[in-house]
Amino acid sequence: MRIVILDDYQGVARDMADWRALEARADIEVERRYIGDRAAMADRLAGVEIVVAMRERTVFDRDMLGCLPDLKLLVTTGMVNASIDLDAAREQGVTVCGTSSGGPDAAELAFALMIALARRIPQEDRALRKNGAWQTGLGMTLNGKTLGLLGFGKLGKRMAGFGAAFGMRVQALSRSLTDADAADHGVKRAETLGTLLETSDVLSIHVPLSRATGGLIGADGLEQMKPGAILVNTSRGPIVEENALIAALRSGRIQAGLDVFATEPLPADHPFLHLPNVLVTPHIGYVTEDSYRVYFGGAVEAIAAWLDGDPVRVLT
Ligand SMILES: NC(=O)C1=CN([C@@H]2O[C@H](COP(=O)(O)OP(=O)(O)OC[C@H]3O[C@@H](n4cnc5c(N)ncnc54)[C@H](OP(=O)(O)O)[C@@H]3O)[C@@H](O)[C@H]2O)C=CC1
Ligand SMILES: O=C(O)C(=O)CO
Repeated sequence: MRIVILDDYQGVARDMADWRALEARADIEVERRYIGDRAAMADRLAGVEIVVAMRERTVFDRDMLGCLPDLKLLVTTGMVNASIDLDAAREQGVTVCGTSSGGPDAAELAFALMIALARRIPQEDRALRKNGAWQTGLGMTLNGKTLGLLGFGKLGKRMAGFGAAFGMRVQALSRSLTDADAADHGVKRAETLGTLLETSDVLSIHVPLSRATGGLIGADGLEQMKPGAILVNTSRGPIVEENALIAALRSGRIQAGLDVFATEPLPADHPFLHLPNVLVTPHIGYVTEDSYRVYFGGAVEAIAAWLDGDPVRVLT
């Protein structure tokens, strides 16, 4: 039996959980490289029975699954993975199961991106290191400013708490959010996306990518944002039209903190990497020691249970 753990870029999976019980029953291989090429991925997984896949990094669609006739168990971290064709897996007899979620870490990152841009931390750090420049611009005080949340689920609510602690006025837009729910959470319900964009000093995106949210913020929406406003996207790149965002950033009207992109990993020559008013992180919203312990601990438990014929948490 062969187990391959994909996407362990930091090489930490083996330290994060107790794999000893599985070592006696299977060869455990760790893949630290990002394998973007589908043919290379199919080659890498040829003859492998169990794969641990980190979130949505690798696309296991019908074609890819068809290239992996030996695959029996696919364990993904968390309980949602839009990159796996669950019907195709079921038809092929592949069990797809998940682990507990790592927690609301992505809200901490979103808030960090906001603070860093508001207080010009990356700009001042770069200028100081480059030529010793001492104070190159003016930051924005967050106390008293308006934080707009697009999406008010687990992460949106967590952000609302952080915003309130910083003395920000918080408003949110979510399809099922009522005025009463909003008031219960100490936030104001925004009536429309337009209002949210026009009246927020910081807009943080916390909706999932779906048919309804792909391209939800385009050139017109970006134009509606306040001059100097900060856009934070830790959700999914395609929710904001990338070309429109690049144009808005080039114009200098807004700033952006981005953890997610239309293409990941971000290509080396991408315009975001050359714009001074953009702070980028490599999709690290959930990349913490604490989350990884939950993920890899859960993966070991799932594999052991499956090998023993016990129930596993199947993705539906
Ligand atoms: N960067 C990273 O590493 C991570 C990123 N994420 C991203 O963050 C996203 C949010 O996570 P989380 O808060 O846990 O998700 P939740 O499912 O808890 O919340 C999503 C919210 O979005 C709202 N929503 C969905 N569709 C729309 C729409 N069309 N218009 C307005 N609101 C909408 C939902 O409410 P309603 O149905 O009422 O509209 C809900 O309030 C995830 O989908 C994922 O993309 C998550 C974890 C880590
Ligand atoms: O959990 C998520 O949705 C993530 O973005 C982590 O990949």
